[in-house]
Amino acid sequence: STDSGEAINITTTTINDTTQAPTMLLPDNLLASLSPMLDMYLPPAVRDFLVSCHRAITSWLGFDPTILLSLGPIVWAAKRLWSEVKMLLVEDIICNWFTARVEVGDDDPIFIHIMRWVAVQPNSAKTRFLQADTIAGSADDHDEDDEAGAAAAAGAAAVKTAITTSATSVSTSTSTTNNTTDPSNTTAAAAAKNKKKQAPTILPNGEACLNFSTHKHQKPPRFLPAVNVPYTFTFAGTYFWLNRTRSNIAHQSEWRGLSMRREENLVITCVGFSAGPIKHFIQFTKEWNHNRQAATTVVRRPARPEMRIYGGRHVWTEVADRPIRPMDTVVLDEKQKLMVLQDMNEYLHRDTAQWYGERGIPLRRGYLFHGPPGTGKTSLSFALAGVFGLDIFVISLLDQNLTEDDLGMLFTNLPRRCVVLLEDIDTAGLVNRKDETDEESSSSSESSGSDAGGSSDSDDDYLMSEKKRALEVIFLEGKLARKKRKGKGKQVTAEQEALEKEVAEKLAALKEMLKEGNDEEKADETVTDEKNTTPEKEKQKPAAPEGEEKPTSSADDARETGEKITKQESSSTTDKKKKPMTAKEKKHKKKQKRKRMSKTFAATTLHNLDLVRRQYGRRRPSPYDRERGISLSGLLNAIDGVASHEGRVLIMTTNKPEKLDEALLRPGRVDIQIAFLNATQEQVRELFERMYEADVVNPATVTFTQVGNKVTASTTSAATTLPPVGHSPHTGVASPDGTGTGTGTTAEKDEEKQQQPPIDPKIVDLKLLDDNNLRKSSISSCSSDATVIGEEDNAAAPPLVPIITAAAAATAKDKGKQQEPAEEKTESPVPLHITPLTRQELQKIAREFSLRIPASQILSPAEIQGFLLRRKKDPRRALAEVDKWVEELVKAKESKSKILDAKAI
Ligand SMILES: Nc1ncnc2c1ncn2[C@@H]1O[C@H](COP(=O)(O)OP(=O)(O)OP(=O)(O)O)[C@@H](O)[C@H]1O
Repeated sequence: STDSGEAINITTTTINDTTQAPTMLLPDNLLASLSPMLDMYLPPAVRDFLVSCHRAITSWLGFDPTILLSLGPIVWAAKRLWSEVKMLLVEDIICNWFTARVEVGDDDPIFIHIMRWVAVQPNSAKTRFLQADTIAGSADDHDEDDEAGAAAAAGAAAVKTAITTSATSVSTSTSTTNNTTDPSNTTAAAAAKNKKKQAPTILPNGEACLNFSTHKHQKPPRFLPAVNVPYTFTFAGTYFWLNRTRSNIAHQSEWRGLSMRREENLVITCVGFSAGPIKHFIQFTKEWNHNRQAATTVVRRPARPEMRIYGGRHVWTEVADRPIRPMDTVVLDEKQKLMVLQDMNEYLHRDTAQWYGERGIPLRRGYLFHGPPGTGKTSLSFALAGVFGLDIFVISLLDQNLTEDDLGMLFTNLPRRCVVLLEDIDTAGLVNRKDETDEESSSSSESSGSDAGGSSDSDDDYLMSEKKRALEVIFLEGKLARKKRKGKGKQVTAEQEALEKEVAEKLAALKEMLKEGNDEEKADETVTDEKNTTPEKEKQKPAAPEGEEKPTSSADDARETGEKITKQESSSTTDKKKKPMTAKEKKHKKKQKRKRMSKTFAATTLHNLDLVRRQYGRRRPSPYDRERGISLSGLLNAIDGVASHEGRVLIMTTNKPEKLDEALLRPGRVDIQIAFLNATQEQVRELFERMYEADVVNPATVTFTQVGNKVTASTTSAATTLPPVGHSPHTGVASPDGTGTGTGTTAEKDEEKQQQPPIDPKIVDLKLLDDNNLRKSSISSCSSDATVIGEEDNAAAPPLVPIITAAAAATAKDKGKQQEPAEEKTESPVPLHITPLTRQELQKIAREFSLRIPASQILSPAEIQGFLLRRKKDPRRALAEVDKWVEELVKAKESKSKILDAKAI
């Protein structure tokens, strides 16, 4: 207390010392109030020092600085006032009166379009508040692959020099790159360690395996505007604000109850009285996105069940963005292809909708593609979507999660024009619900004691019918309880009464059904008891004469019923065993079996209905409990019901057309049927040519340059100067000389000639190598710019066919006559390993290959494609190995085996 008294005195002194300043009153109070604290926590020396500092500052400033602390609340209040005024002025008056705004929900593609566009804007990088987003890549993302490929190639280049020979073993070699950075640098050390990890695996032919382990790290994320932070940008001279907002929306669904969904919105604002600039911007982003995706077909599938409940755009989800499949890559009868193309073109025409409308015909078109697996049904569907630039919506009726309600919802949420691909329409368990109900009722009537035998004797169905009835009762009870709760205090409505009556009736019926089952069971038991006692009586009868066949146990019955057969029983069944069972006996036996199975359930249900209620009544039966699977009527309703979408192209595919219901095939549902068959020899030839046509080079444009001990083969993008292979009206006709001039004009031909490189003395003109030589020669790569390294380097490459040499070819040029290449190998120091494929040769090989495929059309195009893909760089090898493969495949098919000899694959 003494200390505090001192403090007060000191403070008073201070005030006295500064009596000139009128503002001293405030500090007086302040310091006076602080002084007990100062006394408590600070030693007197420090306190004195602080007080003298305060005095000095006050006299220097001319006012006490602690006054500012008192000003704080005033400033805060002023700021609040200003923010209110600003909100009123800026947001309510200026924003509402002088700006235009457009909102976009995240369920709209525009949302994605805008986000994608914003992400690539240079000023996005400068913005301080952003959201980082990892970009999901697709297999068709070529630039990514190129990067990875380049990285691997670089790695390969590094290791290639380190490869000694080991032609047969696959070895993993560590990169020889020296790490020259300071080893103490941990980042560099980690990088070095990584490099070690990424060392590519080298194949016997010297090729390095690609390695994508660091791929995802190389790809930078994209940066999007952060949530609730305004993002500004200028577009076409207009200043825009973009505000991204997020909220949680509650959703009540019939079977899932209350759920929350996160929803995002974009609010685009610009200054002005019109939303025109925003509309223009949105249109621009839409086109911008379209241009990026111009060469792709967007594939959509039904969204996850938990998303589908939100309806609208949430029922479909984009699953892929595939490069367009060119129509001429689908090998099919040209007439059929043309027919579908023309029909679809006419259907999708703008005037067609009006034409249909005027006649009151629903605008729908359906196609059925049927045929064995792997014959091109899906491929043609995708190609058609590509030709017409439509998105493709794929539904597989095998999807276990798909209900009829979902199917209806999917069909009503389609865009105006699209292709809907309904796959496997035969295998989707198209159960006719009516039949199912009939079966059920017959089964239940049978179970309730009637003698009328049902067509279905499935024990599961029998149990299900009881379970279903119990569930139905529980469901109705719940409904009734809810109704009562709602109408509490009010009069009982007629609806409630009816419901009550229905519940009582259904419950009684169920109880009756289960009771009857139990009674019958008991009756059966009594009969069995009687039977059991019969032998006792029989015992008293005189024994059977000797020599008569002794009764044996009825093993069959015992096995089937699972019951213990007593000795007595066995003797009573001796006669039964001798003569076959009558139909009535069989039926009785089945009934007994069913009753045994239902016994547990019946007992539980009858005596512990409350237990069942608790077990099944916790949630209402979901549509999945009741409506799993698609019935025929459900499918028909979806594809052409009243609410079904008009304008779509429906393509249905099946492997078993004979299983389809006639109702599904009637015109209006299926307008054109296309049969897909296994590959004919002509189709095989076409498939072969398509597979390798990109590797074809024009001999006139291939040059081989020798630098020291190294020969380089290069072309001037010959593949592009040649017309595509094929004889269809779409693909043009290749000229017989293989130079592709068949479809070109004279001017084009002249231009082509001019593009040919000048002849170098060391250049080998491949025109001089005749077809026979080319066929015999080796081909390890047909790339447009391949490097041929010395013999040593290529020792690892499998020598498939004899090698020709550049020197031999050059000699041939000089002499103007054909050479036998195989013998020339020893004469030349520079082997030529790459022999490009000419169109002429490709056509010859393709023809030869197709003739080796059985004409009986037992192989599908997918099988042929699979075989060729495994030899995609080597058409000559494909030809050499085809016989063995066909032999194995035919053998496997005949024996219905699915396993092929590994060597033949
Ligand atoms: N007629 C064909 N023309 C070109 N390629 C084909 C043809 N048939 C099959 N293919 C090739 O075989 C593969 C499988 O073809 P696709 O999926 O179109 O067959 P599908 O008839 O739809 O088979 P599934 O009935 O099993 O669905 C594809 O990679 C495709 O390129």
